[in-house]
Amino acid sequence: MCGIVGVLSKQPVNQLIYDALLLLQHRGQDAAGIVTMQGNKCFMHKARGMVRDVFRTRNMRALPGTVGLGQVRYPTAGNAYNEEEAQPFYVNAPFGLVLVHNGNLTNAHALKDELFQNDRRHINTESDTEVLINVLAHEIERVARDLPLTPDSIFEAVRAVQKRIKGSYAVIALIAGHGLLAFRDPFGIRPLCFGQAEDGEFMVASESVALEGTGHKLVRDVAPGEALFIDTAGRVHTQQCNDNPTLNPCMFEFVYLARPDSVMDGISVYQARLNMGETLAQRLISTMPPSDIDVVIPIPESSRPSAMQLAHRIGKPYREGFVKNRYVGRTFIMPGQGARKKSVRQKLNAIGLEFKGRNVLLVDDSIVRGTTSKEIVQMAREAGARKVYLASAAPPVRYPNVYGIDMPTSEELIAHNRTIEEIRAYIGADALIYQDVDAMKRVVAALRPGLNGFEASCFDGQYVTGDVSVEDFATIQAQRKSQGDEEEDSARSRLALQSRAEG
Ligand SMILES: O=P(O)(O)OC[C@H]1O[C@H](OP(=O)(O)OP(=O)(O)O)[C@H](O)[C@@H]1O
Ligand SMILES: NC(=O)CC[C@H](N)C(=O)O
Ligand SMILES: [Mg+2]
Repeated sequence: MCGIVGVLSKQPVNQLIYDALLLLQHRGQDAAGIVTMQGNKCFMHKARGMVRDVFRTRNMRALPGTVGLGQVRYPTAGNAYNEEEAQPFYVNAPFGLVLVHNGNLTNAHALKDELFQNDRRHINTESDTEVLINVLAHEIERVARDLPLTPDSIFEAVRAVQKRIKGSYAVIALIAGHGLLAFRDPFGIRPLCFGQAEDGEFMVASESVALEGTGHKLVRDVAPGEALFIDTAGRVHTQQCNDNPTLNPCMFEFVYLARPDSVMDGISVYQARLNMGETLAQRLISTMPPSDIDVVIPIPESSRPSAMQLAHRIGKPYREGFVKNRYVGRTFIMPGQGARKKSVRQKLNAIGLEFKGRNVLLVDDSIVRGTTSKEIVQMAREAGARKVYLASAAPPVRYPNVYGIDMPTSEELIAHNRTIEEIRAYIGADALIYQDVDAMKRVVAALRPGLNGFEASCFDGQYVTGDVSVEDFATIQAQRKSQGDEEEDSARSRLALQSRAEG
């Protein structure tokens, strides 16, 4: 998951895109970038780091224009430390294209060869987004050769792109001199919505919170397989570019990735989390007597709504036992296991009096690598808890994800090839209760009649696109593993420098 935004306005858009990126920061912490267009000229600034660090006043001043794009990156291909892979990406032909992408192409490696052999295009990074922009450029070139570029020809190009690329993608692009293009994969795995301000200013973004927080009213989600083109005069053109679109949004967005105040595909993320808490409570009641629990404590941040609802349902007090350092980012999306581990203790601190002599039920939204749970259970014990129980609002994460969440290998997942009892022992909890997969799907689907299902592969091992071959898995895993090792090395040397500076 990354956060993407695109704006077409009559006013300068640099500050607006910056503000929207701040609202999407939770979706990517490793790099940020903005591109604006004035006339046919592009202005771009992108670098590693969080939005606040990447854009200084001088960078903002150098982004003129009334149309633009932005992205915050959480890499799922390539490397967090490679600045060239930060987005947006730019190609100069045809017309001049810039593009931002949330998602992951499962056939990027094959396309890279195909682009070189057949389309005579060179890809210079390990980023699947660079592949994507080149496929789009090639298809626009093909449909518009010797002809003026019309909305219909753009949609024809998107149709062709959708036939070539596999995996998940929410995309926003600018075509110099023509307008803003957005499209979403035919399964609607990654989110994308759009809205307008009162003066007609148009915004497309990953989450509705980016629209609301910048004074735009959500119009609707981009439908799976649909493309949207807003020309420079502000006229909106839309077309379905896929023959078999179905809506299967990523379940992990509702579990963890998205902000709770967003509404995605008609589902309130907050309500989804409350519902997960409700069904987790039912599961808990059937597993252990709630009378053994003195207090329910969330593991901040994302588990709060589920923990609150669970506590309400079992009739136990809900207390804040951990304080979160708001200046440490989300640990799960940090590159490198060393950095993630160190950050849990930097990020969360226990309040002793909520734990002393009590049987506590800690609730997290999910347990992925087990980094957080293992540390937190130990911290609860150190704070004097008598018994430490742990409940996860999501089911065990047992399978790799290839659609935009960076967990490409099963080995890194704590629940892979382990029984619940083995996981409990590893984490060191006195009891461990997991959400049930079907119950979770049922209570979230209940919020959106007509939904085809969810992309929930990390929980159920079913890959909705149905076309990820054994070779694709192997290639993605090998590539991520080698990049992961590089990231681990860089993270380790950063930590070493940091400790040397501290001590
Ligand atoms: O089992 P793990 O590999 O540790 O991953 C799961 C944890 O990571 C996430 O928290 P994170 O700190 O990223 O963000 P949050 O503040 O939104 O909860 C998630 O909410 C879990 O707490
Ligand atoms: N998480 C994402 O959406 C990542 C986008 C793209 N695959 C990248 O690595 O930059
Ligand atoms: Mg968390």
